[in-house]
Amino acid sequence: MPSLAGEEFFLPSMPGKFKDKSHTLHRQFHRCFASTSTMFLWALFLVVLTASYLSFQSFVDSSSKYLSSAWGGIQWEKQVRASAHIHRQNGFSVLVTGAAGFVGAHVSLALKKRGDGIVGLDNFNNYYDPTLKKARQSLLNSHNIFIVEGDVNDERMLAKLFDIVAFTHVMHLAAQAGVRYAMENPNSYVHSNIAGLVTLLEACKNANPQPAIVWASSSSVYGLNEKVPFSESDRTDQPASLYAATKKAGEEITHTYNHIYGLSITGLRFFTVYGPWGRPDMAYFSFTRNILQGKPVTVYRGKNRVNLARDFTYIDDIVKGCVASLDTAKKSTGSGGKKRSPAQYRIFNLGNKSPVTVPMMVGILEKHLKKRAKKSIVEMPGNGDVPYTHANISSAQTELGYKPTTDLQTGLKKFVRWQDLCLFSVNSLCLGYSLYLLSFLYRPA
Ligand SMILES: O=C(O)[C@H]1O[C@H](OP(=O)(O)OP(=O)(O)OC[C@H]2O[C@@H](n3ccc(=O)[nH]c3=O)[C@H](O)[C@@H]2O)[C@H](O)[C@@H](O)[C@H]1O
Repeated sequence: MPSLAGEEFFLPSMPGKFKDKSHTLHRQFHRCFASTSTMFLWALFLVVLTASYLSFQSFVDSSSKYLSSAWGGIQWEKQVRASAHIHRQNGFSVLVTGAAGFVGAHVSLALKKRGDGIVGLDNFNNYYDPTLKKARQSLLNSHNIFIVEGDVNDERMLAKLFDIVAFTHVMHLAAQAGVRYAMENPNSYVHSNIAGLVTLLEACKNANPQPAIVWASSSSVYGLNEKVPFSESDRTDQPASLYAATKKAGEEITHTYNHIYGLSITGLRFFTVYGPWGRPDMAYFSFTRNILQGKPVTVYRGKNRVNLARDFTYIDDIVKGCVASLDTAKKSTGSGGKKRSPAQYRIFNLGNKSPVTVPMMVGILEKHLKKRAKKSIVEMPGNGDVPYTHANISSAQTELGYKPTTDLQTGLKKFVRWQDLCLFSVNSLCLGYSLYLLSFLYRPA
């Protein structure tokens, strides 16, 4: 029996056919190195081998750097293209900035569902817990929407995106939100709402074709106005917060780009938008959390003990207004940095036409949560708040067919139901995983 390890195992069964070449090879090797010219050839071969190895290494290094950056690379471009793919006749390809944000996520889904191509953009900053933004991202991913991780101030990245996709529209929702936080971090408002806006407009102006732009302004531009309801033609020159001032500046800046470069612009003044997947920094959201945890809620009150009021607007109504704005937006008229003819410039209030006081909002939450709130009523601090907001929406009604249908009772009920699902999964699982799970369980209609 031949041993497996033994040399004989490898010998052919028919002697004579197999020639043991080891001696011959040995001889050839010696003969080869014995000649100087072949030695020179071997040396040359080794030098070439080493050089190719080194250049291959540097290629691998540089391409892995390229691939591991937040944007760029073949795979990234593929994802962008696939996400921008249009699935309906005469559909749009829309760049949605702030796509992992509250309004951005909802608008992206609505557009994708009807067959438009969407590319999201978000910097996932930590103004509030980015876990919620990541959960919204999972929700969008499950609908084949890719969110580019990047900042609107990154002009190279924006140029690259416009290079890859001929966007027909830009839905610009990325912003530093929050009225009171502006006193803590004023520069973040300048960074996102002014510098970021200009960088984005530059990219849109340079793009060929130029996209039509719809962007989020704010009800806060009405500032300390006393005339109600607020109409688009009312004065907007007395902002009460830096947030409001940067949104007002945005309206002036977009007007300039419309005037000089022919960009088609629609600015939407949102009125205190709320609903499922909302922003945890907003009062209705933080009050819900506090009521459930038995903690007090601080209710601000205006001068002469007057209750503050807001024209709370439900997210689904806002989404309809955004989509209608895209649908009615005319094309930009510029190219190569020059305007060919005047372009469309519009501003609309997107509100609910029916302000509700903050104590009434707390009352509705108490009813839906089946729990009393511990209210601490304090004078409104001078931190940028305005006493009330109330939208005149006749322009949006006429030109966009905008018609809000959800009152605060109904809207907060839907929010509380979503919050219940959140809490249920958070209590049973870890926060990140449960929000991720929630993105599959709770999908907006
Ligand atoms: O329409 C907008 O343009 C803005 O809407 C939203 O701002 P606001 O209307 O101020 O919403 P929000 O903070 O929920 O306070 C609601 C009410 O609760 C009162 N409020 C607030 C906090 C608190 O602790 N106590 C309190 O009484 C408070 O005084 C107010 O009366 C967006 O956040 C903002 O990004 C912007 O989009």
